[in-house]
Amino acid sequence: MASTLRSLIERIYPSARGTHRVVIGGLDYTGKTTLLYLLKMNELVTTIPSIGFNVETVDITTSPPGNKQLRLDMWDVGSGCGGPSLMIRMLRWYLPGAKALIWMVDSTDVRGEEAIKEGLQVLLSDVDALPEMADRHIPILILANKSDKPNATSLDDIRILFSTALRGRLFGVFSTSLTSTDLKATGVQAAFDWLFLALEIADTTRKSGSEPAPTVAPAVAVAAIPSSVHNPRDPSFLAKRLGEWLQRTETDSPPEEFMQQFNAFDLPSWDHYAHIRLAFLILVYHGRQNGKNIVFSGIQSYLANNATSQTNARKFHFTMTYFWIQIVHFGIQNLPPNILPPLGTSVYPSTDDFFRFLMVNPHGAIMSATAREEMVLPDGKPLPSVVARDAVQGFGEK
Ligand SMILES: Nc1nc2c(ncn2[C@@H]2O[C@H](COP(=O)(O)OP(=O)(O)OP(=O)(O)O)[C@@H](O)[C@H]2O)c(=O)[nH]1
Ligand SMILES: [Mg+2]
Repeated sequence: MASTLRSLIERIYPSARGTHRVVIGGLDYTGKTTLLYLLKMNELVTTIPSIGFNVETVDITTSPPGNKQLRLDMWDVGSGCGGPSLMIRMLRWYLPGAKALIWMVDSTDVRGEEAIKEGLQVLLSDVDALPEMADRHIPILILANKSDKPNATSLDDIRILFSTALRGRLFGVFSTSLTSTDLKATGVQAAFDWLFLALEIADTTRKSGSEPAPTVAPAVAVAAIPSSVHNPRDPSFLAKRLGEWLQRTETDSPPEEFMQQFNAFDLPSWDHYAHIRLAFLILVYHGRQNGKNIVFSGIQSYLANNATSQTNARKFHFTMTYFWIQIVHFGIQNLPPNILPPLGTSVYPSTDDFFRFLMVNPHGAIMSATAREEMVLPDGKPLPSVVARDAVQGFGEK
């Protein structure tokens, strides 16, 4: 039944080339139709509860300097006041074939969201299983709407509400207030800047990838610790790791040689330490904007050409690589000025100070509560939040 309806919908409303089909779901009265017509007509329309669906093609321009055009076929799915289970059933018809899901939340009334989370999870794993989704997740943009209201739940609490259910998925949570036609002021612009990036990432991301397996050099003591006692979130584990990395910087090859080994696909090891050092050297040497592209292409070449199976035939994982770049970039940004190497000056820096800073500054910027929150984003919160904060600004320069 669902698939017949779906193909009928697709026949009647085919998406034009270059247009992404996006579904807007969410509980009743959350602002789905208001959002659709704000984007379509740049007006705040008076709505009535939607029965069935509204569909419009909307053009959105991303923020400068990117100014990219995004054309979306947006499906506002109404459940006719039918409640959470009907909304999930409706989405089952519309979501397959969609490039993204926008989930609207009424920030002043999040009780219903608890009830729907499980249904959403099941729905999304069904969507994941579709052949056209074989190697990617659908991006999910959560809009914490009506943030203008005094009793609105905080954005962080809404993020926490969804983070477990959507763990491992490409999702972003943004606060919106559809009370003016200025998209920037409503928060809609930032959210769609993220969506643009997420659609790009979804095109290149593989579901099955994971971070590179540590192939730790024998001299490193961590290899002797049984894996069952590793808890990467445990501060003592992290401190121990950093200590070992710092020791390695003392005996490791100078940066130029390290980079030559990388370019010859023959590093002494291919582990977390090597990744951090690599990202650090490249981001400092080339600056972040060019550096990130060089890290991407360099790692892909390394994986393709490393002859000693050091990489365990791992596939390139765009999102995870982006994550590493962001973490290292965050570390560089927080280096005290007296040890911050000159950026983008085509000089490879020493990594010692970077690791030493991570090591000896446990209560400073990188290990502060804020930083730690940022550092655990990929587990506790989804990666796109990290991407959005920093990368969206510059994506026009890609
Ligand atoms: N204060 C405030 N009101 C909003 C906001 N967004 C939407 N509304 C109002 O919320 C009400 C419901 O908005 P709709 O767009 O009809 O919501 P919907 O999700 O389409 O509702 P259904 O079609 O019934 O599922 C309307 O009165 C809107 O004017 C917002 O950000 N702030
Ligand atoms: Mg509606």
